[in-house]
Amino acid sequence: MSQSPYNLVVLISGNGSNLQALIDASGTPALPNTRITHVISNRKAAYGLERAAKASIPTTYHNLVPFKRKHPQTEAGTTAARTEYDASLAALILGLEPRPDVIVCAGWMHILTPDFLNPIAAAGVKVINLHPALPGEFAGAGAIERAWEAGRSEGLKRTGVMIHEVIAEVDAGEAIVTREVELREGESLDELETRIHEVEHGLIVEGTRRTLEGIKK
Ligand SMILES: Nc1nc2c(c(=O)[nH]1)N[C@@H](CN(C=O)c1ccc(C(=O)N[C@@H](CCC(=O)O)C(=O)O)cc1)CN2
Ligand SMILES: NCC(=O)N[C@@H]1O[C@H](COP(=O)([O-])[O-])[C@@H](O)[C@H]1O
Repeated sequence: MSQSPYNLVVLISGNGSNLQALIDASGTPALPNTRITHVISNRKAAYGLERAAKASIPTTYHNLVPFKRKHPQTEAGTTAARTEYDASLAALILGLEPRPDVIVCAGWMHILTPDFLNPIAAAGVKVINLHPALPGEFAGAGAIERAWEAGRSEGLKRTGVMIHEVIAEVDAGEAIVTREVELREGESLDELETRIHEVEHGLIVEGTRRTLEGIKK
């Protein structure tokens, strides 16, 4: 009897080239017995939503604005809005049928709070993230440019890419797989970004496969 498929939910915010790598790999030996059951973006204009639609994958635009409108534009109000947004995102995902085995952050440019992470963990769903840096380096947004700058100004010889477990502390979760990328003297930022994106597209598939291999269906 064939094993039931692994189900992925992918979170995006932009172009979706890493989502496309997962779409292309799903069901192949690179990512066997796996399907993407839903794609969620926090940005309406994310081209990744079109990529998902072309692949007949259901999509949701999870908009922060309605949550912000319910609260004053103060620090406390912003925190309350993000708390409700994250709890709503968790409820959305846990209400999906089939429920995902793994949530993959593929260029998801929103820091996930415990209001998302806790209910997802309680439901036994893993969350992993693609980050264009090595463990302990350049956490947060803009990692590629910061590594490029460090290559120019500090003589940094290499950066890299990792797939890691998502915890409350940003980009600090246990690494699942890493790949070093050399920094080349005189290379432009665009050229480095192109080389890093090529590494990302392979690593996000490998990191997702390794994560699924650890899950008993
Ligand atoms: N709790 C966690 N949330 C997220 C993680 C994580 O490891 N733990 N990884 C990120 C992805 N990411 C880097 O890999 C990242 C994305 C965005 C930001 C950030 O500063 N976002 C700002 C808003 C930026 C914007 O909207 O343009 C913010 O959320 O305030 C940092 C790191 C996914 N989330
Ligand atoms: N901190 C996370 C982060 O910076 N992720 C970056 O978002 C891009 C998404 O590209 P995509 O939308 O084409 O997949 C990725 O290239 C990755 O470097």
